[in-house]
Amino acid sequence: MTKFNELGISTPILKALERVGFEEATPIQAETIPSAMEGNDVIGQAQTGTGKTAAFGIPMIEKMNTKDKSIQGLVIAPTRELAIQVAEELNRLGKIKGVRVLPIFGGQHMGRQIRALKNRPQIVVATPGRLLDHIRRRTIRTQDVQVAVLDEADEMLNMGFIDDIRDILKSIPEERQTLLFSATMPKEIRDIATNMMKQPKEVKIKAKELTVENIDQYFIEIPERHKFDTLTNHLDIHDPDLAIVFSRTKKRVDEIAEGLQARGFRSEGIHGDLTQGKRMSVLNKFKNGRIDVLVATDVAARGLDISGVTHVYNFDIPQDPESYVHRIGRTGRAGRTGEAISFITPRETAHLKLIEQLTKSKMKRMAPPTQQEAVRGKQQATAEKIVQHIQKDDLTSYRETAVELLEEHDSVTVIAASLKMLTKERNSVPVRISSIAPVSVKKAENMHDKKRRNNKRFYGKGRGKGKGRYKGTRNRKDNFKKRRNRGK
Ligand SMILES: Nc1ncnc2c1ncn2[C@@H]1O[C@H](COP(=O)(O)OP(=O)(O)OP(=O)(O)O)[C@@H](O)[C@H]1O
Ligand SMILES: [Mg+2]
Repeated sequence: MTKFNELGISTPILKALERVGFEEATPIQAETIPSAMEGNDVIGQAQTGTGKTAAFGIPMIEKMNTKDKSIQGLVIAPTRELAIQVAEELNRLGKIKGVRVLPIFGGQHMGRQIRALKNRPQIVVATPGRLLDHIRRRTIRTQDVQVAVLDEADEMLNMGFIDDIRDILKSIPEERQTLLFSATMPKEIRDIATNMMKQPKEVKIKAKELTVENIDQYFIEIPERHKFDTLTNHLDIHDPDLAIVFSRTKKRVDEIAEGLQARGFRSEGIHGDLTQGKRMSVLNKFKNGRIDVLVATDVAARGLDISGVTHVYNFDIPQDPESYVHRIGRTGRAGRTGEAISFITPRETAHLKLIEQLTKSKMKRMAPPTQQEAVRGKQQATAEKIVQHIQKDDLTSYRETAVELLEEHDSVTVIAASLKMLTKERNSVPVRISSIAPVSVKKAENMHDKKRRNNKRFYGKGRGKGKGRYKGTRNRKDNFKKRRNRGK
C-alpha cells in the first residue's frame, strides 16, 4: 500500500485527503498520480469503485494556478449526475488550495450557468453537448486549458459522443495534457484514444477479473413474463439496503417503478426523458434512503458513487457487455461487498457467455425464488427485529400482559399472531410489464448502429438539442450533403 505523501503531492492537497479520510492511495492512484504530475498523457484503466476520480483529480488540481482566473482544467463526463458528482469530489480535494470547480450540464438554465461562470472557476466538469454550446457561444473559453480529462473515456469516444469530443478537443491548445479513465477500454476505442494523445502512458491495474471480486454475481434463468414477480420475491428475501434495478428501455423503467410502488416498495425510476429537476430529486431521495429501489436505464450505469447500494439487478441484461461491468459496479465500491443478480431469458444464454468472456468471471446460477420463500423472508425479517428488541429494549412493562396471554394460549400461537401483525404482508397486485425483444449476440456485434440507438434510449431524446443549441454542426452538414448527393 502506498501512502499519499510518497507520491509527491503538495501539502494543501495532502491535508484535504486527510480531511476526506483517504488514508492510503489505491493502486490506480499510486500508479497514475506521479506520472500525470510529470505532465504525461495517461490512459488509466482500473475496476469500478477504485478511486479513478481522485487519480485524475489530484494531478489536475496540482496543476491549477489559483492566481490565474481562466479555466485551466476540463473534465468531460457522459451524464449530468456524474458531472455533478465529479465536481463535488474535485471540490473536496481542491478547496484548501483554493481551486474553484463548476459543473456544467444540459437541462439547466444557460443564464444560470453563465452567471456561475462569472465566479471564474479554474476547473469545469461538463457533459459534452452543453459544453460545446458554451464553447461556441464563447461563454466558456478553452484557450488556457492545460489538462483535459475524459472520465468514462470509452463511453465518451463511442459513436454517440465522439463528434462532440473531437470538436471540444480541437478548441483546446495542442500542448494540453490529456487524461483518459475508465473501468473498461475496448481495443478499438483505445486506438482512437491514442490518436488524440501524445505518447500516452497506459496504466492498467492488473486484476484477474474486469469486475470487482467482492461482488457476488448470480444469474437467474426465467421467462420474460416471470421477471417482475421474481424481482419482488428476491427483494423480499434479501431485503437490500439500497438496490438499483436496470432495464433496457425508459418505458419499462417507468412500468417497473410503478409496479414496485403498487406492491408497496419505496421505488422510483430515472431515465433521460425526465426533467433535470426530477432526475436530481429522484437521485437525492435514493441517496438519502427515502427510496430503497432505484429503477434506471444505463443513464445510471456509469460512475455514480452511492454508498449503501448492496444489490444491483439486471432486470434486462445489457446489450453491451461493457455496460454489465459498469452497472454491477454501482455496488461493491471502495472495498465493500455487493451482490449482482441478472435475469436471463432462455434465448439470452449465449449473451451471458459473451459477458462472462469479457469480465473473465462466472455468474453463479440461482434458482428463481418462490412466493413461499418470499413470505418466509419477510417473516424472518420481522423475527430479526423482535430479536433486536429482546437484546436492546427494556421490556418490563410488557411482561405482565405477556404472561396473561400465555395463560390462555400456547407460546407458538402467541408468537405467530405477533409475527402476523408485525409483518407487512406484500400485496400481490398483478403487474404487467410491456414486452421486450431478447438481446442477441448478433445484434451486439453491430456496434455502430447500436451505439447511436442506445445513446438516445438511455440518455434521452433531448440530449444536446436544447433551446439555443448550436444547430449547424459539421456532422449534420456532412449528413445533409451525403443525403443530397444520394438524391442526385
Ligand atoms: N484512497 C482512497 N481511500 C479511500 N476511499 C477512496 C480513496 N479513493 C477514492 N475513494 C472513495 O472510493 C469511492 C469510489 O471512487 P470513484 O468514484 O473515484 O471510483 P471509480 O474508480 O471512478 O469508479 P467507476 O469506475 O464506477 O467510475 C468514492 O466514494 C471515493 O470517495
Ligand atoms: Mg469514476
